[in-house]
Amino acid sequence: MDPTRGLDPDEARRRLRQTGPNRLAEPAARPWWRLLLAQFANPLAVTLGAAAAVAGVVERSYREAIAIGIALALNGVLGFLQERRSERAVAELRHMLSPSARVRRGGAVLAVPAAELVPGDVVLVRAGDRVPADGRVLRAANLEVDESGLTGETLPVSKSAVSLDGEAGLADRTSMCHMTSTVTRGSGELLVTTTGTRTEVGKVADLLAHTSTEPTPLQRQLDRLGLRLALLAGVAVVVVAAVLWLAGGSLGEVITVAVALGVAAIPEGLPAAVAVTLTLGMRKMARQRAIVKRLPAVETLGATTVICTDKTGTLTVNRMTARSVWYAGRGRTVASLDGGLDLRDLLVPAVLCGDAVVRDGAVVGDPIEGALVVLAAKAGLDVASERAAAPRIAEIPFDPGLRYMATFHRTVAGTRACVKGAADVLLDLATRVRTELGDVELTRPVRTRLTAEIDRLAHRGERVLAVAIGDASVAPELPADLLLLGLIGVTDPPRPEAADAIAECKAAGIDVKMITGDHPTTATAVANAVGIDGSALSGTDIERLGDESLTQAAVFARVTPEHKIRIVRALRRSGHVVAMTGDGVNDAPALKGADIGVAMGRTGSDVAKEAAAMILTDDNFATIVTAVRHGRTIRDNIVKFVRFQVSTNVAAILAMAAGSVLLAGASLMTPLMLLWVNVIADGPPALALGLEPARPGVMREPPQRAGAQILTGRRLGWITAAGAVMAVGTLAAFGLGSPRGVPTARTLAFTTFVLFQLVNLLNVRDERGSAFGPLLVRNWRLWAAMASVVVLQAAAVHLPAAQGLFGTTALRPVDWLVALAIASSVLWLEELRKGFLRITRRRRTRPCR
Ligand SMILES: Nc1ncnc2c1ncn2[C@@H]1O[C@H](COP(=O)(O)OP(=O)(O)OP(=O)(O)O)[C@@H](O)[C@H]1O
Repeated sequence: MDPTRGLDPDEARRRLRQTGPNRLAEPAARPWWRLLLAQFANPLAVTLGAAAAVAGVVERSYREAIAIGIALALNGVLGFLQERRSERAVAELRHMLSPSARVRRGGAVLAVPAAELVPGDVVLVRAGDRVPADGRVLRAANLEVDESGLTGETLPVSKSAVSLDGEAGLADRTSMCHMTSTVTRGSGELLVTTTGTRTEVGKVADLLAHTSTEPTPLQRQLDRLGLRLALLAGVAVVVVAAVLWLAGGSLGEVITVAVALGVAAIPEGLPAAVAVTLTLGMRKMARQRAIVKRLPAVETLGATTVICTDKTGTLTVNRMTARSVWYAGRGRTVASLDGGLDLRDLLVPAVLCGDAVVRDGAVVGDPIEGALVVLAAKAGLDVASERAAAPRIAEIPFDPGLRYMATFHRTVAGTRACVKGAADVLLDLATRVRTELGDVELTRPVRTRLTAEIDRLAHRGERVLAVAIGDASVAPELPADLLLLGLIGVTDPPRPEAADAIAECKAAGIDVKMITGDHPTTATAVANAVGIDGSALSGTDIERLGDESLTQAAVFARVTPEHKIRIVRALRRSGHVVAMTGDGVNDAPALKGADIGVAMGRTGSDVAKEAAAMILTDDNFATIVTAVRHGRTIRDNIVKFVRFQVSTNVAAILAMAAGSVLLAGASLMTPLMLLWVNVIADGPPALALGLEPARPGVMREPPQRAGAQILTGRRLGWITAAGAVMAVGTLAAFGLGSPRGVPTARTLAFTTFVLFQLVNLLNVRDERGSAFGPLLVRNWRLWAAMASVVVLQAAAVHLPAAQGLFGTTALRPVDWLVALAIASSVLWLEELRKGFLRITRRRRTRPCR
């Protein structure tokens, strides 16, 4: 095989069939039947099973036993379907995260999924890449690799194409690169030797087979809450059972009522509903181009108080265009170029020092270099033939730490170095400059003049590059005598959506800080253009200033990865929840140090993507804001169904406990009615609540504290109050129906309770705003869930078969109206409370004169 052409695509396909995909062993997916069985291994299912057994064996009430069995099965199947949905969502995410590799096949460089690599492929790697398979180094330019995961060696190891004789230990194989190590510097080409489970890491068993399934802080909170409610329910169960027993109920009766009450009073569906809401939320975010890698990050996102963002490509479109040129003492705009070749001496070195090409009108390669190639073509240069005429023999690749790059070319006169980079950096490195008077020493006055010129362009938001040349005696070493040829100002317009997204953050109480490697003046101009106020601190300021000044500044320029870590630490120490973006090889520590590390999906390195908690597939700042909105909405929705479920649970406990005392042992509702309330009447609406759209005010409120309690004392108070109203109403309905006998009274109480739940659903959608706000008509799922519950309830009341089962009797239309009227009380009372809250709030926030 010719390494400059790589494998033939057909041959690669044939080998792939032979060797199998280049993947490490994944944890085997659970078969569906085990997932289904798992639904029945929980306290609810066991209790229901016990209840069915008691009903069937002790009571000999087979119909009841079958009905409980059906409830049990329904609950299990619903859980199974939900969990399958979230498993699929997670699998979909994993698929989106699967890495790709650049490989030479049939003479062209292609990006293919890393899983499709085969032995014999030629893979191109560069700084920031993860090595996709084991391979022998064919070519290396300053190639250094971090193999710590494999060998424990923490320092990067230099790699070269020289092969060692004999068998070397893993750590000494300097001509081999291994799967999962990362390239920390330089670039190179590898000839793949082994793939998948046959690689060195593949042999170290399932090193990577872990995906975190740790419960999120919210889930832990809800677990604790569930435990407390269960204790409360336990007490209620004991009270009700004791009263029934004393009133002469049979053992079987007492047990079934106790079990049904236990089921109705414990919010056992809550943790599952939270998990489903979080994973489905994750999928929705992924579809909107924000891939969240870990579940807890969804919650943290909602609590974000400051977003630190890159500039290039995130706030700007990353489409660079050369706008101004300063050459031989003369500044001009690109628009005024006349096509003459008087810029040839500046532009030839500028394009020699770069690899971007223009193909079919589009730039392939680095956008800055693309801008230079386009400019050169506009000025009449034939870039390809210029590059062919001066072959490159060595290079110093661009490094954000150096802020320049250099290439070395063989010419008739010897070795010529072409350098391009940040203007202020090259101004420091250069010794001479080309002016209208020819090439002169860079004396102090000349420097001042150039600095003023750089500033003038930077003020307009242009990124100022300088081009320099020199004669190199040793390549690749920067010559001591560098001649600065001229300056080129490049613009990169802000993304059209950036300003709106920043305004949204401001309204939501989230600070936005811009952190860039660019020049302070350029950074300030671009920041101000998108609505981030203030002027830039530079890298040296960051080193000098204390935490307080750092947390207050909004724009940081000439920042190194170390500065990013410093900024993240200062912000976190002052109590902020920090989202930080990054794309480079050295950004990983800052990304890990932030609460939410955000990596760029398009331009980001594998290393950054691995360290991040979230990946933006469109590299767009606005997507971070969308993700924050989702994070807040998800938390909001979780609060909604916690309020919904817990008020139902409290109502059930209060109504049944009070009922058993008031009715001297007669039960307010039959066990099956309670099961119905719990399994049928509140399952679908609770799920629909989890999928509610964002509340209109959700981005106009300050961020929630991370880890803030969902059930604060005040909220619990209102939930209990709503529960009490529901309990009293249900008892009243029973009282109204009782002259017509116990079955009618029970049916009326049962129906009222179910309607109470539906009405309360409207209450919990907005904690402060009226239920009749703009949200009312949104979320058809909720209305569909409510409608289906009403239809099912009518069936439970009116169908003869159901009547036999539940002990219901047919209600008159007016009974339904009475039930609805009673049930609506919880809505009017909540509306009153919210109205009152709004008035006092407005009074409190009215400005004093
Ligand atoms: N390909 C390149 N060749 C030479 N110099 C470059 C190149 N790309 C960028 N520079 C210079 O290096 C400086 C820093 O670039 P760098 O890529 O680190 O900034 P950046 O990270 O793109 O900015 P941001 O942090 O906003 O994304 C730029 O201001 C520019 O002057």
